[in-house]
Amino acid sequence: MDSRAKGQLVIRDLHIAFKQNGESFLAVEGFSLDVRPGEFVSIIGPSGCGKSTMLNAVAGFIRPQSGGILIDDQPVMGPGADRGVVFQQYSLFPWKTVRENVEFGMKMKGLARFQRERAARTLLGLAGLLAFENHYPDQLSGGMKQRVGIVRALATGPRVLLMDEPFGALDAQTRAIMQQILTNMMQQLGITVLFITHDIDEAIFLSDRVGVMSTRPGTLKRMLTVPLPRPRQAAMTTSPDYLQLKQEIMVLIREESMKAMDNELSDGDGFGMKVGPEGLGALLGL
Ligand SMILES: Nc1ncnc2c1ncn2[C@@H]1O[C@H](COP(=O)(O)OP(=O)(O)OP(=O)(O)O)[C@@H](O)[C@H]1O
Repeated sequence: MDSRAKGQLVIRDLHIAFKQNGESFLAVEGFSLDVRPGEFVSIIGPSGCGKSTMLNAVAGFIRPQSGGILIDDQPVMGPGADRGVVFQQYSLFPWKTVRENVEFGMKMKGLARFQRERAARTLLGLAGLLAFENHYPDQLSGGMKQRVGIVRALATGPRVLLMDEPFGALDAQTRAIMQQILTNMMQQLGITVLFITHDIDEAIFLSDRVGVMSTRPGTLKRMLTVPLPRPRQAAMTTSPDYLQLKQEIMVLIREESMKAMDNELSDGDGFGMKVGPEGLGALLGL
């Protein structure tokens, strides 16, 4: 890899519009963010505020109407190997083993077999999956599949890892384990991460900074620094600093969610309906 390639991500004044029912509407408006090389930044915000849209633009899947995205000063013009992407749904090849899945991208890049094998086994080891290298995806739990997905995204050597609710489909215990594994991995690899989540605890536990988005059209409302040392440990989640930050983020998201709800209420025409004094039974003719 280019030794100057550090993984600095700059997003400048992003505007993204979609067409719905023939009309154009803004999903993201004036979103700007600077992520330092090796930094872990989470973005959190009310449902539908444009988090995935913003991430998809950074991934190069969506072209913004205006604004710029730069990775190490190079403008993003489409998808590229400088960014790895992990979504909520696993996208593994079911007919390939775990190691073959991880090696796939490296093979495409023309890496020699011994290099592929060494890199894949090291990364699988970091993710606690080495014992499963010859298993097929359908022999793995959801958490393991997602770990393979993360390792596969890392295996091509991206400068920035983009993660959109990667643990959203997992149960709470598995999720906590995944967070611990991810934070340990990222501490060793020092890669830049932009992480989308709905979960405030997850955002704080993993991140150096947490960005809270406004309601749609989404922009960055506040950026908060996480005052916790690394390596992160579960015991930190009861510290006063942690709880204060959690409270602050909760208030910000609540404010924005209420605004989103107000917008929905004023758009809709059914919310003023009244049920008669006889209640549900009478309404249903029972
Ligand atoms: N391809 C598309 N075409 C039209 N509208 C879209 C498209 N993708 C997203 N939208 C709309 O843009 C807005 C932002 O969607 P987005 O998925 O980015 O929000 P989000 O913050 O990630 O939501 P959630 O937290 O619920 O996942 C929503 O109103 C959504 O319906």
